[in-house]
Amino acid sequence: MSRPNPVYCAVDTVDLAEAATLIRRIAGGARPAVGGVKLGLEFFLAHGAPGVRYAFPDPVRLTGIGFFLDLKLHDIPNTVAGGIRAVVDLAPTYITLHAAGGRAMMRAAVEETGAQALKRGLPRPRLLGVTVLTSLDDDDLAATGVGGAPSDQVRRLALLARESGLDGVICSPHEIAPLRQECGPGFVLMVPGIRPQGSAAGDQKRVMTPRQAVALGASHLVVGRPISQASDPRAAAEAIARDVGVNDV
Ligand SMILES: O=C(O)c1cc(=O)[nH]c(=O)n1[C@@H]1O[C@H](COP(=O)(O)O)[C@@H](O)[C@H]1O
Repeated sequence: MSRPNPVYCAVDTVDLAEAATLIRRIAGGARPAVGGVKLGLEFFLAHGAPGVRYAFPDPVRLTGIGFFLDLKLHDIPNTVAGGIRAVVDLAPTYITLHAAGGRAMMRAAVEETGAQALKRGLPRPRLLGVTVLTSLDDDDLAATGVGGAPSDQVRRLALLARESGLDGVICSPHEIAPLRQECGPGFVLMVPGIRPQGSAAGDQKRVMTPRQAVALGASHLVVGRPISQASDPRAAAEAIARDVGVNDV
């Protein structure tokens, strides 16, 4: 039996045509090779909402593909609520904000997301807290003034995010198992730092293979360069999906 495709491909480029082509190749057609697409800072700062509508048009979205708008919001509560208000019309499945922004900021985001979605008759986007970036190791984190292991800080921020009403968090593969146990089965664990066997880690420091991450309890995987930089992105995405038990790609 197949399972829902947990793979979200990170489309990290400022090239509008390149983004549109990649999305069409991996997410278009009767059998998309990914469960969703992630557009983030690079793309959104360059092209904004019109760029999203162009690169990720309705015919692709209507196949049921998820849309992860990764803006990593981090500001005072009123400003973050304003940011949410500005993007709800794009009907993202997921929006990110930094859990380090604190309880009041996260609660303001939750309230605004619910209110705006209701007002516009759209499904409520789910909010995910960024914990400790997967590019940081112990020394990097210590240099920001946070002592202890990254896993302790991830746990602290994940619990704060859950208590503030967020739907889940972004965490490295190494924190999946304890968070799954502590936060329960319904909490979204969106996991970047994923590298299929043999692919380069690049700037990621806490990595794991797709199969290991899913076995530990990741609900979704964020995979960028191993798909986008592959000579055949669709084949690369399909291989990852099959490796984690998705048969119908
Ligand atoms: O929020 C994210 O998606 C994210 C959080 C994090 O801690 N680490 C991380 O790599 N990401 C994103 O995940 C993607 C990883 O891309 P690759 O390293 O190319 O697979 C990038 O778009 C990052 O912005």
